[in-house]
Parts: sequence; structure tokens; C-alpha cells
Amino acid sequence: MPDTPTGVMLSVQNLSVDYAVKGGTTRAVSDVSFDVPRGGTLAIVGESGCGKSTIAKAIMRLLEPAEGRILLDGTDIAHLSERRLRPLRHSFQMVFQDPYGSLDPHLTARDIVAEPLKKKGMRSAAERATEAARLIDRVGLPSTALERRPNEFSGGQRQRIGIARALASKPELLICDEATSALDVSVQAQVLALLRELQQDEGLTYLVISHNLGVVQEISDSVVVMRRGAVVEQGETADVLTAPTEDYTRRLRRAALDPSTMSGLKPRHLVSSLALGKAS
Ligand SMILES: Nc1ncnc2c1ncn2[C@@H]1O[C@H](COP(=O)(O)OP(=O)(O)OP(=O)(O)O)[C@@H](O)[C@H]1O
Repeated sequence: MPDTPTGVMLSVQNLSVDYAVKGGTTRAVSDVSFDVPRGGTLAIVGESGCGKSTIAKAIMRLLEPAEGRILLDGTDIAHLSERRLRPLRHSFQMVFQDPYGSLDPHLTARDIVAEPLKKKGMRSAAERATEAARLIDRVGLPSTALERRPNEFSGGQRQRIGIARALASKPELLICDEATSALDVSVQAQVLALLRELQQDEGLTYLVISHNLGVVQEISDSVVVMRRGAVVEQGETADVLTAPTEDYTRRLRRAALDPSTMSGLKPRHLVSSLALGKAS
């Protein structure tokens, strides 16, 4: 389509998002632009309240932007009606921070993963069960997990179920909103390793929302640093994190290196070495 650069899966152009507040609106995100190449990973990082989740919600079209364009594989979805959006919905999926809150506690893992298959039009219950079993295996869980309910899993295992559910729609773009934030550092590393493996195998494109520079360094090719709803700095992750040009990024980096903040910026090899274990 017209002005999406070739090979770009997601192009966010001059995005602004408002929230309705008493007596008017407040601008939470202002004039944000970035491109995510197909098969690549872009991270959005910044302190609490800087607008990261608002951007994710706008791309998921849980919110309608005030201004700007959101080109998904060339189609501007910023203002599409729900009816016109519906056929595209499967292609962009989200993995949430709180895997417990986002999984229906009454359903088994099989039913949780099978639900989007039904929505997608897979009519046969037997086919859905087979595909759910394949996906549960794909995310590194044993087949005994299929019959269990969310409260019978650890946080890392629940996050794997959330990932399997997202994969069931066969998405092209996965938005991970603080997807590993609630997990211990070693479990976090395992989930990041799984996400990387899935990306290599399935050619997925990732938008990763995180306040944790360690996660950003571990998983992303490029990064957008945000503050108070606006972009402060953006570029290749290695460049931005090793030689930030902005004071704000330098402060984020210092905070991440300070053990008392627990943010955990770690050399890549160290996080990778933690990633060798299996599903926790
Ligand atoms: N429903 C809402 N109504 C009004 N203002 C909101 C609403 N949701 C978020 N905001 C405001 O928009 C700004 C951006 O919030 P957002 O949740 O996107 O930040 P964030 O960077 O994701 O923060 P965190 O890391 O804490 O989740 C904040 O100032 C927040 O207070």
C-alpha cells in the first residue's frame, strides 16, 4: 500500500491518543512514530505513566487514536469500524502482563487455547482439541497441562498458556505488554527464550512494551524511549542502550544498573545462560 516502507509489518505514524476526563480530554500519547520490520522486534521503554500501554491499546484498537495512522501490513486500522476490523483481528494479538488475570479461571488450558480456534471458524471440536494440544506442546508444556485450570500453574506456565492462546489465531504481530514483568528473573529468561524461538520458527513480528531495560536489551532490535507521552530517543537497541544521546535514557540506564531498583539490566550472555532451563 501507498507509504508503508517495504518489509514493514507495523508502521505507527504521528500517533496521538487522548483519554476523556472530567471537563474534556487529556493527551496521553503525542505524535509518536515508529516502524517495526516484518520478523523484527521493537521495544517501547519508559517509566510508569509515559504512555506505553496506551500505544499498545491503540494498536489493538481498544482505543481509537485522536490523530495519526496505524498501518498493519499496509492497511490503516486507526479508524476502521469494528466490522471492517474483525477480519484482521486474528493477525495482531496481545500477551498481557498478568497471565492469571487474563486467563478464564473456569476453563482448562485446552479450552483456553481452543477458544480462539472456534472464533476463527474451526468447527470440529476434535480438530480444535488436536490443535490446542499441538500449541500447548509448542510452548513447552506437557500434555497433562491440557486438563488443568489456570490456578494449577506457576506464573511462567500461565504465561506460556497466554502465548499459546495468542498463537492459536496465527498472528503476524504479537504485542507483549510487560509480558514477563510479573515473573522471577530466571523464569523471565525462559519465557524470553521461548518468544525468540517462536519468532525464528514462525517469522513473528514483536512489539514489546517494557519498563525493564534488561528485557529490552535481551529481545529487541530497535527501541523507542518514551517520556510523558512523547518519544525522547529511538534507534537500534545496541546503540541506544550503550551510547544514549538523551539524559533521560541515561537516567533509565543508571536506574537499571542500580541493584536496589531490581530492574536488572544484565549482559546478554548472562540472561541467555539463565534461559537454558525448561518451563517453570
Ligand atoms: N483511562 C484513562 N483515563 C485517563 N487517563 C489515563 C487512562 N489510562 C491511562 N491514563 C493516563 O495516560 C498516561 C499514560 O498511561 P499508560 O498506562 O499508557 O502508561 P504506561 O507507560 O503504560 O505506564 P505503566 O508502565 O505504569 O503501565 C498516564 O498519565 C495515565 O495516567
